[in-house]
Order: sequence, then structure tokens, then C-alpha cells
Amino acid sequence: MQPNLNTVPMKDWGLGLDEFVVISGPCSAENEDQVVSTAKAVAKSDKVKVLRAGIWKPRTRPNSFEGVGEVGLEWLNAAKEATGLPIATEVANAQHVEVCLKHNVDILWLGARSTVNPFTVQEIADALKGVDVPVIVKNPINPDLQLWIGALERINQAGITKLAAIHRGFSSFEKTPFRNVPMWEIPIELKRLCPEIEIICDPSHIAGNRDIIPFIAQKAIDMDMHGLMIESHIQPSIALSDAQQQLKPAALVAMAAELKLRQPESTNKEFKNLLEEFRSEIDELDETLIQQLSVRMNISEKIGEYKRDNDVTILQVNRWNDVIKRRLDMAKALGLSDTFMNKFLAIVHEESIRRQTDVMNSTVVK
Ligand SMILES: O=C(O)C(=O)C[C@]1(C(=O)O)C=C[C@@H](O)C=C1
Repeated sequence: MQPNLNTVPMKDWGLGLDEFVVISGPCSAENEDQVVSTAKAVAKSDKVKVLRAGIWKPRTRPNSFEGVGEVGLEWLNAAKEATGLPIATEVANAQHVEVCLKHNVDILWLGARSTVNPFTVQEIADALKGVDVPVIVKNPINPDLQLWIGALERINQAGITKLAAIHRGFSSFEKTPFRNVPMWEIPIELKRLCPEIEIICDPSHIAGNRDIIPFIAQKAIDMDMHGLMIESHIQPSIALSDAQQQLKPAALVAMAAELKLRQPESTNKEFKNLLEEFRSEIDELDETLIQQLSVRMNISEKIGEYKRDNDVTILQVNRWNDVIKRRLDMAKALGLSDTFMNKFLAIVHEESIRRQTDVMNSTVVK
């Protein structure tokens, strides 16, 4: 089902946001000085447009630091007064929404652990009815695009049009260099299905450690995202939560200055012409690829008929191992990666088996 969202772009949220927005501040508000000092220091970057801090922290285990609660909103407001930055925090239930509205929080966000639960999202959506506050929805913990879209729809149907999404990566059992695997294909698909939704990337939660944050931040820009949410702390080493992934404000400011902002299009005529030429070459090659794939699948069907008539199994592991080995060798020599080729060969094989299964199941006319 095609999602139908009615949204207002961030630049029209009335908060002085640009086309590209960096949201920064501590993972958790810990005390007034920490919030205000961090805010003043990150405000030195002209890209930082919003101050963030968590005040209710959903932690994996009890007895960890679970946030300072309502008093943190007073500190955020003090920081807003000192810097002029609008303020944002996470809400996880209706009462959080109420408290945030009382303290004039400018932007609310739903965390991954809330997005995952439609009951929670609906409770928050109901609490937002009749209110005009911007809301950003993080992706759910698991890579479920429909759940993410569903949460956006619930908030939107409550009348919130100042709506955006945050890509914070996805939980995985596999050991990876990331705390949460980016799976860029998911926000890309969100963009394709809901082009009106602006997406902010959260490199801090994807990375889990500060060293790879700049790489993820630049990649997000290259994926045409509208902004970044990056955690910063005046003294990360003593942070009460997520110490590994928070940047010192000076590092955040330096990193933001290094980011290369890119536009989805260029007005340069020469660039446009050359791009057109490349694109027509790609069009032709894709046509050839599709034609050849169709021929390959037709041959596979014929093999299926012979196998059916001779009671031979569809799966031929030895042959397939041999195909993989030879194709990978050839692809490597031509500069194609193993990861790409393995995925490509796997889906070709899957389709070939599917076609042969259809043939096997069809009535034999002898
Ligand atoms: O060679 C075969 O026996 C085929 O059926 C073709 C094919 C393929 O698509 O390449 C399909 C299934 C087998 O597991 C191995 C190879």
C-alpha cells in the first residue's frame, strides 16, 4: 500500500532550520552546567541548528542511569536562552508529551524502542492530537520498513504535519563494525516510497564509537539525507550514558566544518549533458542485462523439463559451487566485489530454482 503522508519540510517548521540541519547535544542531560556548556560550545558551528538531550532514557537493564526527568527540560530551556537554539528531546509515552508541551520543547522525537511498538506510537499520537509541534520518528530497532512507515502514519494522522524521520541503524546479532547496522537500503526505500519525508541520520547510534562517526555522517549526506543528529558532551569520558559515542563539542564543530554538503542536482549544463550520456549508456546496458537474464531463465526452464522427465533433482550443488567459483574469479578480474557477486548469483540461482520448480509442478504432457 502506497503511504500517504501530508508533511511540511523542516525549513518551514518556523524554527529557523535550513535545508541541512545538524542536531547535537548530550545523550542525556546530567546537570544544568553540562547542558548549557555543551550547547554553547556546539552552537559555534553554523551547521548546528537544534540542541538535543535525552531526559528519560530507555535503558537495556534496570539500575542504569535512566535520565533526570522533568528538571532536565528546565536546563534545556536555560541552554535555549543562552544560545537561541531550539530544543529537542525523546518522548516515550503520553505523559512525556504532556510534560514536554508544558516546557515548550520545540521538537519531540520517538526512539527506536517506541517505534517498534504500535501501542506506544498510538498512545503518543493520541497525546499529540490538536497540537502543532514538530515530531521526528526514529526507525524501529529491527529492519522493518513498514513498522517505521506505520509509526509515521500514526503521528501524521493525529494531525502532526511537521514530521521527519531519523535513521539510527538496526540491531543485529552478527558481529559488525557498527553498534547498529546502517542497512542504507531501508532509508533509501523509505525515500522512494515517501519522497515527502525528510530523513535525518544519527551516526552516533549507528557507529557506537566516535571514530567512525565522520565517515557515516558524510555517507548520510551522500545518500541525500536532510541532516544529522550527533551526540556531544562537554566531557564524554565521564558521561552517564553512551560515553563511547559522544563527541567533544570542539570535535563536533571541526567535523561539521569538514562535511561536504551536496545537492541532489546541479544546474551546470556541462555536468547535466555528460550525466545524460552516462545514463543512456546505463539504460542500454540494463536492457541488455535484462534480455540476457530472460534468455538464461528460459534455458533454466528447459533444464527443468529434462530434469522432470528424467527424475533428477533441481538443486545441483556441485554444479552451482563450480558456477560460483568461476563467476567470482571472472568478476574479481573485472573489478566487481565478492559481496556484490555473491548476492547477485544467489538471487539468480533462487529465481532459476523457482522457475524449475514451476516446471516440475506443471502437468507433464508426453
Ligand atoms: O545446471 C543445472 O542443473 C541447472 O539447473 C542450472 C542451475 C543454474 O541456474 O545455473 C540451477 C540450479 C542448480 O542448482 C544449478 C544450476
